[in-house]
This record gives sequence, C-alpha cells and structure tokens, in this order.
Amino acid sequence: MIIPFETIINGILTDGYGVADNFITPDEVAALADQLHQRLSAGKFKAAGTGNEQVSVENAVRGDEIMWLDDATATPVEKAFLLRISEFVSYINQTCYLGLRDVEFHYARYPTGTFYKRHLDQFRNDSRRKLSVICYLNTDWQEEDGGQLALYLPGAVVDPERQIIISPIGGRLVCFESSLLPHEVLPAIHERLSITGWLKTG
Ligand SMILES: O=C(O)CCC(=O)C(=O)O
Ligand SMILES: [Fe+2]
Repeated sequence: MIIPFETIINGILTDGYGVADNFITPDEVAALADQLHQRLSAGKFKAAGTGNEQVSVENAVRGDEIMWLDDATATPVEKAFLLRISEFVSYINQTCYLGLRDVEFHYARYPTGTFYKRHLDQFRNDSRRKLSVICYLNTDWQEEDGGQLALYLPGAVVDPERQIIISPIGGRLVCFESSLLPHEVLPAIHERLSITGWLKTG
C-alpha cells in the first residue's frame, strides 16, 4: 500500500498534484458504488452547497448530491475505505510533517448533465482543509462519459496557466493542496460517483 501513497506525495511535491491508480481495488470500487446507491435509495443524499451560503441549491455552480461519511454509522466497506485514508494520513505525517489531525469525507454523485464550476476548496468556513482528496467509484468509465476533473496549474512569469485533465476512473485517487489549485468538474454525460474529502490540520 505504500506505493500509491508515495506516488501521490511525489506528485504533489513535484507537480502540485498527485494521482495514483488502484488506491482501492476494483472489488472495493464496486462495493462502495453499490453502498452509495443503497444510501441514495434510502434518501440519505442532499444537494451540495457551495460553502458560504447555507445549503441553498447552487445548481449554477455545482449539481452534485452528497452524503457525509461518519465512523459511527459506516458499514464495513466504508470503514475499510476510511482506514486506508488514515494509513495515508499517517504516511503523510511521517514523510511531510504537515501536522494532519482530522479528516472529513463525503460520497458525491453527479447526475447526468451536472458539473462543478471552477473553484478552490479552502472554503471561507474552514481554513483547516490542507489537502483535497478524491477517489473515483466509476467502474468501466469511458471518455464519452465526461465528468473529467480539470486542474489549473499556475503558470510562471511568461507561461500561461496550464489545464490538466484527469479521467474519473474507478480506484483512482487524486490529491492536491486545497488552498492552491483551482479546479472544476466538467459536465458528466453519465452518472459520476466518487468519495471526496479533506485532510485537515488541528
Ligand atoms: O470530483 C472531483 O473530481 C472534484 C470534486 C470537487 O472539486 C469538490 O467536491 O470540491
Ligand atoms: Fe473541489
């Protein structure tokens, strides 16, 4: 398990973002996607807000629905995911001294036609968000399914900003500094599933 952790950290240190495939196994992707749909059918999802206004449904900015994960009510497959994240946090704290103390994660479901416009994750209401983490739960994702993540890397003096496009392939994990990288979710042509979260300082 150390290899994807190392890949992600090296990516953040050298490029400003890290990506690793197979952060979770195809079986775990399928089990989490299934669990997400069960939670959805049970009415546990809510339209996501944008952080400063209270959860008014901001369809013009983002169209996803979310459900926060919580240790107390997590099922075994959700617990296994959160455990993998806590191993990742321990690894980061041993190698990068970021002083991460807390995590928060939610499922996200983008129905067909939805997106999340360009934004930064360090919301006005939580400056403790240090690293943003997204793990995709889309089995058999195809290019025509849309919903790619676009990251905007700052340019140097003469270079323009660079756009990096990341496909939301099941099992893939993306991580970047919450306050630094503007990003957006391009329109999903097919339902798009993920678990998104933040690694936070104390
Ligand atoms: O799902 C993604 O690729 C990014 C989601 C995102 O930017 C967010 O929830 O803040
Ligand atoms: Fe974001």
